[in-house]
Amino acid sequence: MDLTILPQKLSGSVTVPPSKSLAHRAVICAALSDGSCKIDNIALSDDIIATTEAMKTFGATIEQDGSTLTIHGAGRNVKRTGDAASSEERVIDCNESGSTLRFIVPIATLFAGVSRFVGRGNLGKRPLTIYYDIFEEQGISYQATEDELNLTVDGMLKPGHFSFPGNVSSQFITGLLFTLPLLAGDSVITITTPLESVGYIDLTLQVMKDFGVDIENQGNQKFIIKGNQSYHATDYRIEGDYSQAAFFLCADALGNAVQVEDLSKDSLQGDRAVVSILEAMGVTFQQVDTGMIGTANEGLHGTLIDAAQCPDIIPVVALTACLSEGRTEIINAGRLRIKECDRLEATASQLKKLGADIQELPEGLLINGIKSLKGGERVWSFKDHRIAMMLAIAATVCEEPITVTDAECVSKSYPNFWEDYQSIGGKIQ
Ligand SMILES: O=C(O)C1=C[C@@H](OP(=O)(O)O)[C@@H](O)[C@H](O)C1
Ligand SMILES: C=C(OP(=O)(O)O)C(=O)O
Repeated sequence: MDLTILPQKLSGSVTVPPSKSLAHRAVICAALSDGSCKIDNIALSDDIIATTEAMKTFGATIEQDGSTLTIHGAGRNVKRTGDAASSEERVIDCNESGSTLRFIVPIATLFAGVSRFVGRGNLGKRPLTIYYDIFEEQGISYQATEDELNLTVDGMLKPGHFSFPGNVSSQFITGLLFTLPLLAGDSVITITTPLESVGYIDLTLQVMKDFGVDIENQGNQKFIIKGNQSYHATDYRIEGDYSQAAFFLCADALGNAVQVEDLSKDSLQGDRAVVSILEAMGVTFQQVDTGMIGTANEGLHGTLIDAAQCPDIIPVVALTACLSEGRTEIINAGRLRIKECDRLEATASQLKKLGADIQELPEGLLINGIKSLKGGERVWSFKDHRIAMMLAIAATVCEEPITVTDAECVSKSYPNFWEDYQSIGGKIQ
């Protein structure tokens, strides 16, 4: 789908969708419990559908009533020890969701049978070697193909000592944290280099605790995990998503007038960093009930931005920097190259097309602010939801209309994005 977007300012209020990261976690914990849980404020984006469908293959049942899911967990089917051998094969379609894949690969070893993971887009190219190394060490058999995801895993994870670097993806740690407490013995995870995306580990531990599973976190370097624990059925409401709020908070900073609703002040979401980044660029925020609105009276100015803990908000923060006076350097952003696309290349190449002064670095971006973007071009989302949404916000600060190609990819995380965009005055031809 190609969308031509006119250079029109946005004005109004947007309630952001529920946090995708928290939704994955709550669905997984509920589906691993032994009872019934109501998960409220769910949005069935492509990624969350991948996770709900995956958890059904283990025996969880899930009923939907509007934005509430009732999940009857499959905890009774979990094998804590011994042999889970069975010739039965389940197919888990992760679509393009890295979270679904990395969270559920270890979980699958808790259930009898062989698990085959398939997916699309860039998913087959995103790293999994941390798991392959563990499988080899533990004698778990697996088969993987290159490029296109087609991974079979046959065997049970055993408790023990796991050790790997903290800068490939925090999603491996989350996957193991979900799984290890259910095994019959205790485990330890040691992270051998500084942990990036710490906020996502905080979210994992928070949701697990809400479902009655405790882990000791020793300074994000060591995780001490008692075995023989169980997920307790509980009801859970998913809070609003800061990574999606980032698009509208940045839009607001760029001269649109958008109030963003359903943002928890005490959220552990790492992408809440968008607020402090924009403050450092000259925005003052005002809290209005559950919402937030910003003003940048003195104009925006460039700054140094560390992407290590908040990779997902970088494309739209980079756009904001393109229109902020002076120089911005985005550092520690190497991991953006192994997301749905190479987000450093996509951000730099498409914003450059629109007239920005932006340069790609091996692990970051270098930006010199200019007054406005020319636009008048066809730009490509790279089939990546966060690039498509960033370009939609860019259209509001362009002089000429732009056409965004492959714009439907927003459904990965925010199926109603284009409706919400138009509801606050975005003009799509
Ligand atoms: O755990 C999560 O929910 C996520 C972790 C992050 O990945 P990395 O840890 O690979 O950076 C983030 O980019 C992704 O969108 C969601
Ligand atoms: C990278 C993302 O998700 P995932 O890793 O789950 O595919 C994202 O939502 O930007």
